[in-house]
Amino acid sequence: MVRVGEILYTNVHPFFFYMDREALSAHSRFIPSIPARLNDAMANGEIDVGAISSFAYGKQYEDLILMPNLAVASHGPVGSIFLFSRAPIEDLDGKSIALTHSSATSSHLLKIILRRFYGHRNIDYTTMAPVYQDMLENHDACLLIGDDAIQANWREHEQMYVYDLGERWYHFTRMPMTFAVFAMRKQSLAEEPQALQALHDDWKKSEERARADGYEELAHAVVADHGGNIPFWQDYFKTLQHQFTRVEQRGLLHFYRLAHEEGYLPNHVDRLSVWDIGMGIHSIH
Ligand SMILES: C=C(O[C@@H]1C=C(C(=O)O)C=C[C@H]1O)C(=O)O
Repeated sequence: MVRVGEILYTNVHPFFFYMDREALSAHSRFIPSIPARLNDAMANGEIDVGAISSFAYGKQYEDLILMPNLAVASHGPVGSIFLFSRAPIEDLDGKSIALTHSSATSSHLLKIILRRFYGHRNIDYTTMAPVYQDMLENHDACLLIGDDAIQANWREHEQMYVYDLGERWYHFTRMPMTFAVFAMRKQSLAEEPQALQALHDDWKKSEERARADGYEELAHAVVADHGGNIPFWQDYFKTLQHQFTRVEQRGLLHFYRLAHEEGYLPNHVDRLSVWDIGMGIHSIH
């Protein structure tokens, strides 16, 4: 039985929407949660495969293999990772920021952006539950991701400065940012290659079908659960990149370089180990 981590956010829906869960249930059990919890579950060996924060792969890259061509990335604005701030971003040095406890990638991305690109060295960070009002009660700004960020952006941000971290990253690096990767444990790949291939193929097929449909059917389903309107969700999915090609990989390796230089990752992750299905493992530098 393969234990599969399923991120609870809409941003991964294209992979899951058309999956044949009944056929997959013969060998797979789905475990839905927020990214930070799935990152821990992967590190502790409680899941075998699934989408995790790209930062979590960087922490554990020696034990993990990446699934080919699956990711949650953006080339510019991502639409669901926002810093909501009372002050302009240029003025945040010496201030305090509340970070959602759901994230690993975006929280470090924010720190990197503020240190490297704005030169802010004195920010006080607190990690807490993603509740907008609570986060801003005692802090000058807050970082939300996923559906929490989308909902807060709809509801709350009057009088606030709102920054999209995908956009800020692109502005300074001209590179895409990869927020989530699909990773599996080396040991699970050795034990269950066929089940993992079936999962990979279903994720890829689902994503391709959703994209070919212009995300219309998927957007209908999301409106029913989350509100908003159909064009909003279609645009959201079209803005996100769900492929993991050379250009996303280079952007991710650059993120790992900066994360190491700033002391957030103990090792310099200078390669990605990607499964070349049927062929072995490919090292990408
Ligand atoms: C695009 C997003 O990416 C998510 C951000 C993550 C993180 O910050 O650790 C993890 C998984 C991704 O699904 C989002 O949350 O909106």
